[in-house]
Amino acid sequence: MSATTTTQGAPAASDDVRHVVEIRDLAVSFATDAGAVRAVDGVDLTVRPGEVLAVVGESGSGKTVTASTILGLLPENATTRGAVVLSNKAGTDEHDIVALSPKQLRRVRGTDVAMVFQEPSAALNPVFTIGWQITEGLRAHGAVSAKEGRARAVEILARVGIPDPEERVDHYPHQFSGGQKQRIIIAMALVLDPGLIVADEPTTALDVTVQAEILDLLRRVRDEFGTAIVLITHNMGVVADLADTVAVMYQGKVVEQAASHDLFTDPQDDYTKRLLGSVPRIGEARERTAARAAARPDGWAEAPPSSRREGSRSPTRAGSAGRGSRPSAAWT
Ligand SMILES: Nc1ncnc2c1ncn2[C@@H]1O[C@H](COP(=O)(O)OP(=O)(O)OP(=O)(O)O)[C@@H](O)[C@H]1O
Repeated sequence: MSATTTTQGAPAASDDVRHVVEIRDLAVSFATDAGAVRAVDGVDLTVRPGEVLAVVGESGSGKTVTASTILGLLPENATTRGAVVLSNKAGTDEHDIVALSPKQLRRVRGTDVAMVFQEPSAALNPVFTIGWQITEGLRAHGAVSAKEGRARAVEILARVGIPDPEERVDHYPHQFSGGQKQRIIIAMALVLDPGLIVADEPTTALDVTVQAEILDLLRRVRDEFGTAIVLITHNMGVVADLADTVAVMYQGKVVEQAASHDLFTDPQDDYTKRLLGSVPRIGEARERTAARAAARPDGWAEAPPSSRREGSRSPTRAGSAGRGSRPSAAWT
């Protein structure tokens, strides 16, 4: 596997470009009973203000561990090397997360960087109103009166698309749908106006239609709040939809970081090519089926594997073939 490839158009690490986060030669290993597990191995990554960086790669490649490092959320059995330099939104202050004490980390979390988790129900406390939970960050980071906190919670709920926020602010998590809960989690992340949000598979637990709404909301967060987003995902459709740049991880390393368009049209690294090659495309499925049908005298083609039922041998008519297969990550 080659070293990190930075395709033309991708942000290159340089002193004259401001970054909300700059990860330099990050290595993370875990002490386990079976020995040391090297999860991240010499990662360099940069995110500019207002940029959406998608981190992709197979399971276990180190995406979540890298993201957790940005928030200083690694467990006690972790050993870290390298630097994770996080700037505040104004660009007037920066910290190396790896070198901060737990107390300093608590101060940076929320104000400079916040997290959106995969499972919104697990991230909300069922016994507190959502207004209370949204203003928790405000209370932890400075003196705001109850009245100011409530007003801020109502405002932020309206901005993330919760209807009747004046009334809903006093409701409990179980009174909201899954998609609304994820909006509330995003409101919690935004309440202190951080420069960076780390979102780990933020739409995976949601219905497909709701996923699209949450992606729209994240796009608005970037555009209206100017917040940069590190988005961890397995879904290349989400990447194509939202990401400005993409980092591809493989066995604890970033093998390629490129502008999203460049990565899809001209991937440089072999693993990236294999990853993109595994994504089904509607057009390609139709072309393959049509080619198979053309090769047969009776004009029938076998259904593509994704639409073939276990044990079914019935052929699919050329032209309608592929309609039954719904590639979840069709990005063309
Ligand atoms: N607390 C831990 N102790 C030991 N090993 C760990 C710990 N956390 C993560 N790992 C290991 O680190 C490696 C990277 O894990 P990580 O969760 O970052 O992968 P990932 O790319 O996010 O995978 P997925 O897409 O499945 O979430 C894996 O081998 C994992 O088993």
